[in-house]
Amino acid sequence: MMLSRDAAAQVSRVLTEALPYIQRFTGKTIVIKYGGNAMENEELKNSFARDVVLMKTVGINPVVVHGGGPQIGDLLKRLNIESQFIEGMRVTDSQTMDVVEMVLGGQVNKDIVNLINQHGGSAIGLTGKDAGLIKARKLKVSRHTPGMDKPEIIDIGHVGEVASVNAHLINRLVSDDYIPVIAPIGVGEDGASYNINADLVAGKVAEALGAEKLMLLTNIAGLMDKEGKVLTGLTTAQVDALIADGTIYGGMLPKIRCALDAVQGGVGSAIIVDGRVPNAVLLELFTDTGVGTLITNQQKVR
Ligand SMILES: Nc1ncnc2c1ncn2[C@@H]1O[C@H](COP(=O)(O)OP(=O)(O)O)[C@@H](O)[C@H]1O
Ligand SMILES: CC(=O)N[C@@H](CCC(=O)OP(=O)(O)O)C(=O)O
Repeated sequence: MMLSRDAAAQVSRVLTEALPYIQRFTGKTIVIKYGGNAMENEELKNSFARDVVLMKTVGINPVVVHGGGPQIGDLLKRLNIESQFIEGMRVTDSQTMDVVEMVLGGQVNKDIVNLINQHGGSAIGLTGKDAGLIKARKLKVSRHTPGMDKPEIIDIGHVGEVASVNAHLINRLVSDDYIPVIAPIGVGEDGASYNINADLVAGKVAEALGAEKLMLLTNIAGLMDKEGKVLTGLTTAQVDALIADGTIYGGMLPKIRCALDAVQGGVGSAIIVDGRVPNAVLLELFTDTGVGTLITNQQKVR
């Protein structure tokens, strides 16, 4: 079926208006950390998938890294396995690791792949184990306890950090017009599985690809101060102060740290995006105001 004359004229008007913005990102890679509400609510899921497919169709290259903390939590609960977080990271024993791998690599990854493909894209799902995509090493977490002069090193089990990313594999898939969808599971030298915070994986993938943007979709308006005002254009020193005084805590810690690392590692900009807003990805790409907290190496304020 073809478009009506009116519809075609409307498409032409919109595309003409959008063209300079589209051209700004044509051929560029945008890494999107997909998680939170945008992954659970049907309307937001569909608007996310449409945005990603539209980006790819106009020549922008999305690479998706997904979370799935709540989905892991649900299954652990059904299995009566206790779960605890330290510094925003899930303490992961062997039993928990099995669940993490099943939920992220099986259920969540394939749901997203299917969602994008149902909207006309060609998504391909991978975990860090596929072709050694994400090599990992054990993460050492240090915690400052009041009254102790030295930070203590805490063992939180099979939790990893990214040692390397096989950018060649992702670039091959992207140039063949696939949309890579990556689950945040890493593989150690010895073949062991590691549970890695999805924000950290997204940051390292963005760095390895020299991405133009890193978008971290979440369930909150952005990075906020103690009064709930959304902050943007922060310097590294300001962020450090906000961590020290407890304004940034929990799940926001890995998010902010990886955003800072990414821009220092050459990514154009990192944005904490309000994933509760429909079409958040396109709004962030094509509007001046965006939908969250922008972090750049030049500390530009928008
Ligand atoms: N300064 C802050 N501004 C906004 N959110 C913060 C801040 N400090 C901590 N948080 C918490 O971090 C959460 C986001 O992290 P998380 O729940 O892990 O997100 P996601 O699941 O999207 O990765 C927010 O919902 C909020 O509870
Ligand atoms: C080590 C660690 O905490 N890993 C995370 C991996 C998933 C994730 O990061 O999901 P969200 O982005 O939805 O939080 C976890 O086990 O929950």
